[in-house]
Amino acid sequence: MPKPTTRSFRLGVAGPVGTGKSSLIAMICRELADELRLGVITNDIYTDEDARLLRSAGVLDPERIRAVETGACPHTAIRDDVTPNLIAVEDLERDFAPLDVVLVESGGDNLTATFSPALVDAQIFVLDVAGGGDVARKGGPGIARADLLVVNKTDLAPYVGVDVPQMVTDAEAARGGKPVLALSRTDLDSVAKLKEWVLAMTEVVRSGHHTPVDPGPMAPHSHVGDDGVLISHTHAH
Ligand SMILES: Nc1nc2c(ncn2[C@@H]2O[C@H](COP(=O)(O)OP(=O)(O)OP(=O)(O)O)[C@@H](O)[C@H]2O)c(=O)[nH]1
Repeated sequence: MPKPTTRSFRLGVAGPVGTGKSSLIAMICRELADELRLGVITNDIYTDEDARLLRSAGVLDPERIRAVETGACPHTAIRDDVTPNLIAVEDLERDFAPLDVVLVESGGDNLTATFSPALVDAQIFVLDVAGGGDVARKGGPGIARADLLVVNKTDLAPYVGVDVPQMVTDAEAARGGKPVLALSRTDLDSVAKLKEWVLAMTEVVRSGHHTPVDPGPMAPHSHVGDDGVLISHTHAH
C-alpha cells in the first residue's frame, strides 16, 4: 500500500546568481537536520550542479536532495509552470514521509524573480554585499515582499566598501516591517538567527496561521532562447 503523504512546509530560496542560495540551504540543513525532517529541490537551467554541490556538502542524506533541470529561465519553473517542481516536491514528500520542510532553491536569476505561492508557502530572497550596497534600494518584488530578506556575506563588506547597517536600513525601508537578516557563515549569531526564523516559520505554517503571499509578478522582459528565437515574457505571469 502507498505510504500516506504529509504535506511539508515548502520554503523557497531565490535571488541573483551567486549570492549564496546553495550555501544558505546547506547551512539550514546543517543547523536543523537533527530537529526537522528535511528535503531539498534544486533548480538549474541545464545541470544538476547545485544538487551535486549540496550532496557533496554531506549535510543531508543525498537521496533527499533532488534536481529539476528547468531548461529555461529559472523564473519560468518557479512562477509560470511550477508543475515539474510541484511533482518533485510531492515525490520527495511521498518517498520520505513525513517531511517537515522541503527547501526549493531557484536557479540564480535577477531581482524580479520570485516563487509562485502555488509552489511554496514562504520564501527567502538572498542578496549579498558583493552585489553593492545600493541593491537593497533598487526594490523589486523579492526585496520588498519575500517573507525574509537575507543580506549575505557580510564578512566581505570591508573588502567591497559596503556599509552593512546602512544596507539593512535601506532594505527595511523597502519592506514595511518584514524581516531583514544580515548573514555570514562566519558570524555564528547571524546563523543562529536564521535557524530561529526557519523554526518559527515552520511552527506558523504548521499551525495553519500562515497565508502564502505572492511577492508579485516578473517585470515584462525578452531574451534569446537556445534556438536563437526571441522569447518575450510581456504579460504579468
Ligand atoms: N565570504 C563568504 N562567501 C560566501 C558566503 N556564503 C556563500 N559564499 C560563497 O559565495 C559563492 C556562491 O555561493 P553559492 O551558495 O554557490 O551561491 P548560489 O546563489 O547558490 O549560486 P547560483 O546557484 O550559481 O546562483 C561560493 O563561492 C560560496 O562559498 C559567506 O557567508 N561569506
